[in-house]
Amino acid sequence: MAIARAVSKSASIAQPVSESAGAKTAAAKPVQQVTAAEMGARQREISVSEFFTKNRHLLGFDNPRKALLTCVKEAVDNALDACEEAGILPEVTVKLEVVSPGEPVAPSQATRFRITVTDNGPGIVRQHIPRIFAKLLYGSKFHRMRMSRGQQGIGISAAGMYGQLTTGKPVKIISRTGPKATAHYFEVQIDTKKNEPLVHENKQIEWNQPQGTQVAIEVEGKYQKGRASVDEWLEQTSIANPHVRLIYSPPEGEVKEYPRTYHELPPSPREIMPHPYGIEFGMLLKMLQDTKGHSVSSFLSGDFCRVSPQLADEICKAAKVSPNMKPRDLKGPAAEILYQTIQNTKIMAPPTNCLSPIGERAILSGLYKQIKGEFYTAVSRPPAVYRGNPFIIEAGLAFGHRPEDQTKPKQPAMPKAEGEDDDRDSELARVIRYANRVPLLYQQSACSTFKAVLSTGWKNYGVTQSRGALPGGPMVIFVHMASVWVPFTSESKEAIADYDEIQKEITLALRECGRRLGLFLRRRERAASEFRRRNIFELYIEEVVEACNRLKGGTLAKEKLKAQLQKIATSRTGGLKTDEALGKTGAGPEGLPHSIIVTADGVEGEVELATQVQASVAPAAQTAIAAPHKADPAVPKGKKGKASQPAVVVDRGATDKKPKGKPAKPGKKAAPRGKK
Ligand SMILES: Nc1ncnc2c1ncn2[C@@H]1O[C@H](COP(=O)(O)OP(=O)(O)OP(=O)(O)O)[C@@H](O)[C@H]1O
Repeated sequence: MAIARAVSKSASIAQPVSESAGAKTAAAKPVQQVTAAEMGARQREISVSEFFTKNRHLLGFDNPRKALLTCVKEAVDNALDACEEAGILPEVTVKLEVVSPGEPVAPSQATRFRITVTDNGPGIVRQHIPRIFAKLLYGSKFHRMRMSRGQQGIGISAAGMYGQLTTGKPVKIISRTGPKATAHYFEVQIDTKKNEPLVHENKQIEWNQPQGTQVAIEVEGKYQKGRASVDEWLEQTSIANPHVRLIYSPPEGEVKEYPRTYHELPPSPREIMPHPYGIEFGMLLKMLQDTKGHSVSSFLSGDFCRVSPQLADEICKAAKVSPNMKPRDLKGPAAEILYQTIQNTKIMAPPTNCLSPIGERAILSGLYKQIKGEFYTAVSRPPAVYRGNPFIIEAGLAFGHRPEDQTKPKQPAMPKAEGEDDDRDSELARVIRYANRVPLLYQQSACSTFKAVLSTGWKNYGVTQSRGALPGGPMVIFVHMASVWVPFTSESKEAIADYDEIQKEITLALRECGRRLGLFLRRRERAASEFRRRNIFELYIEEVVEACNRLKGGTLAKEKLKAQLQKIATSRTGGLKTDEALGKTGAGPEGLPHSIIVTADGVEGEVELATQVQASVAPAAQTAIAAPHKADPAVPKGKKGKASQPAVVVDRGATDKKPKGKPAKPGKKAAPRGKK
């Protein structure tokens, strides 16, 4: 009975559909039922390549302009990682060429490009080449805890897959592992159904490079300069990687060279074990199953960093677990108690040698070279941990306009990246974001760094800010996260996820930058008004001296009185502090040491830093930034007090020729930029 009712109900539902289709015979047919067995027969495995072919936007290939950048980025990141790991100072060439089978087309109109990236790295062992370039999720970095640009094992093969999808062309690779080894040439494509490589060509060739790797990918793309372009990405890469020599051959115009300005590799980050803090329970269970340790105690001390055998025994005792128990036998509630005990035990912070931060001094000089401003500062936070992963946050700030730029007409606006605000962009601060020295140019508003900038109360530091908006004014805010594992919001590695620990560290770094900016602005404002007052006094001193002289019948020591009155005027208008705040003494303002002051006569203060920056700006790369990657010799290790805070101040209009305070060393005075 119930079945009959159900059938008649389904028929009545089917009726209007078939009627609207105009097929009366179809109305009589029962709705086709699919059985579980039939549904079961349709189930099949989806290979990772098939998945990402359909979802290529997840890997950063959602539009042709961005796809071009993603391909360059993946190849350059790999080149830099490989060189650094092998202890070689990187020399990377990036070539972008228009591919047009018929008539030549202008780069701005072209839709197809060949990207060729060549490095002087260690090369790749022949057997691994097909899988590195034509198998998703194959790489050397995923399973280790060590800071590197790449981490997922998907980047370069995804770029190759995008090329294959849009142009049908294979990835072409040349690799040589040393001067005595032969160079190998490969052409590979992905069998997307199996996520396995298809080798079309594999031969030995003559190659004029003693060692290294060259990758060439043909892709559908769009070349446009400006924000979020390949050009901007390479420029920003050179800020954070001053040890790299980067040669860029764009599809039009001259070859650009971003010279190496620091001739030592950044300290090589060490591989470490995970830190026990923040590790998830499920992860602990998996580690207990996979460990090579024979006892719980040796598992704890061997598979985690900062857990000594003694501490491991203490944890076991507190969790009431036998230290000699086999790790695989530890399950259920006992494992849960062990987990809680670990989280409640005081364990030393993770070592920092697994990280290679850029450093305050390098950030400072990078900003100074790239951005023409008045005030620069940089902060490196001490290491912290999220989910067992150590990380360091660094922030920097460049504020204001150069005195010489204030009268110049405005430059035409740069082309905008997707989703970028057109109208208000020029009035608001600009945020430049990095993860493990790689510039992040997309998905700004999804990024933890950007959210932290928005939630910082910039008004407290004398900068305008509307509710929920970026601070106003000519300001560039720099944020870098260095970590053994950067938690990106997606596989395209464009934005950092919003972990509380990370947000907190970014906010603290930004607040310190803001505090210093506020100090600078307040002092400058006060000093400027005192200076105006002093000028008014000085205007009348001459008159007063003459009047007094007349009263005394011309017998007065005029010069003496004039000097005395000038002394009074100076002391009543802030004295030396006014001069310092306006950058007229040659020393940085108090509380903001390590300063650079640009006057009409040259650069004073942190002359050494400014001179290095100026010397490194090759004519062909005026806009490139490279900074000495060196620990600040003036910053004692671990001491981040007021005296060690690096800041650069550029005076708006100081013309003092004889600095009264700490003078710049003779012969070290550098001409201001743009005056050379
Ligand atoms: N130019 C190169 N020189 C030496 N090894 C390379 C080079 N390019 C790639 N590799 C090797 O190939 C592996 C896979 O690279 P791929 O870009 O796919 O992933 P990844 O860099 O490990 O991580 P991600 O997906 O985050 O970029 C790397 O881990 C590295 O070992």
